Amino acid sequence: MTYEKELEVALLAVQRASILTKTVYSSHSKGTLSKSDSSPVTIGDFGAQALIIASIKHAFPEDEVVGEEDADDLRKNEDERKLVWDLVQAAKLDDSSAEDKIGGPIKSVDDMLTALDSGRSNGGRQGRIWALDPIDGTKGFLRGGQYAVCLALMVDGVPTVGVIGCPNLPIDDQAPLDSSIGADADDKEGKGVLFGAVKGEGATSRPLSKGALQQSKKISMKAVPDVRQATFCESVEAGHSSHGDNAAIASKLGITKSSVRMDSQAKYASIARGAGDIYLRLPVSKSYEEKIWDHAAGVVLVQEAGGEVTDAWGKPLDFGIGRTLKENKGVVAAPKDVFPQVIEVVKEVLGVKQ
Ligand SMILES: Nc1ncnc2c1ncn2[C@@H]1O[C@H](COP(=O)(O)OS(=O)(=O)O)[C@@H](OP(=O)(O)O)[C@H]1O
Ligand SMILES: [Mg+2]
Repeated sequence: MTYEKELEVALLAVQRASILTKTVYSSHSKGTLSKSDSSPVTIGDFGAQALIIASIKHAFPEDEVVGEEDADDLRKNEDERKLVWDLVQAAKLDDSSAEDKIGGPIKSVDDMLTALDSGRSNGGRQGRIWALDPIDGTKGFLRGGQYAVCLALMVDGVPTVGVIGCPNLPIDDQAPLDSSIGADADDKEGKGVLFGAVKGEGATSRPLSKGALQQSKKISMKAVPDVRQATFCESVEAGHSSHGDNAAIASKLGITKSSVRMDSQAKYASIARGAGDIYLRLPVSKSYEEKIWDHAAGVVLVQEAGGEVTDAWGKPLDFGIGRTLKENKGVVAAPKDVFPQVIEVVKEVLGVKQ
C-alpha cells in the first residue's frame, strides 16, 4: 500500500487531536475565545492544530502545512496560552507505542507555539503539503452539533491522503441521517468516527475512541438507482451555501425528502459511507474563496468511496494554487452514476440566475 505511513500518522494525529476537542466540547464555555460571530475560534482550534502539526513534523520534517490557525493570539495572551497548553498536555492516546509514532507529548510551550505557527505555508502545485482544519464547523461545535477534525496530504497539488475525525457522528455507518444526528452534548457510547482514505486505495471508517488502525471497515457510497430517492446534505449556515439554490436543484431533480443540514466535513464523510447521497454547496457570496482545508480531506474520502466532486460549474477543484480554491465556486459531490444528472441541474439553476 502506498502512503501507508502517512495514513497511519494522520489517523493517529487526528485521533489525538479529536480527544482534545472533545474535552473542550463538553465544557460549558466550549473554550470560546473570539467574540466574532462570523469566524469563531476556540482554545480547541489552537490545541488541535498544535498537536497535529507536531505529529506531522515529527514523522515528516520536510513537509509543509497549510493550517487554518496561527500562534499570533496566543503569543500575546498569557491566559489563553496557559489554557491551550493545559489542553495539549492532557490529550494522549491510550497506546504509548502509537504516541511514539507521532512524537509523544509536546515538550514545551515554545514547541507548542512553534508547531501552531508552522501552518503558514502558502500551498502550491509542487511537493508534499498538508491541509489542516483543526476544528471544521466551529459554529456547529459551539451549537452542540457536528464538527470535524480534518487533515489531508496533497502531493503536487492533488489531495492524496484524507483523514477526518467526527466525534459526534454515530459509529454505525448505516445509522439513519437527519439534521439532529448525534447533535447532543453527552459523550454517548456509539459516537465518534475516524475516516481515512488514500488515493487509489479506497476509504475506511473505524471508531474514533478505540485503537485507531484496528477495526477499520471499507466504506462506499450508496448506489442511487433513482435520483429522486436521494438524500442531500447541505450546510447549516445559509451564509455558507445557498439553501434556496440547493432547494431549487433538489426540486428539479425530483427529490422530495428534505435536506439534511449539518456543519463541517461530516457532510463529505456521511455521503462517503452511504448515509447520505449528495452534497451541495452553492455559492452565496461572489467574492468568497473556499479554503483548501475545508475540502481537501473530504474530497479524497468521497472520490475513494466511489464519488465525483467538482465545483458548481463542473470544474475540478484546484488545490494547487494556494490556500484557497480561488478558481472554483461552490462544491458538488455525488456518486459517479448520478453525478452527470446532478451537475447538469446545478448548472441550469445557476445559469438561470446569471
Ligand atoms: N461565506 C462563506 N461561504 C462559504 N463558506 C464559508 C463562508 N464563511 C466561512 N465559511 C467556511 O465554512 C466552513 C464551515 O462550513 P460548513 O458548511 O462545514 O458548516 S456550516 O454548516 O456552514 O457551518 C467554515 O469552516 P470553520 O471556520 O472551520 O468552521 C469556514 O471556513
Ligand atoms: Mg473549516
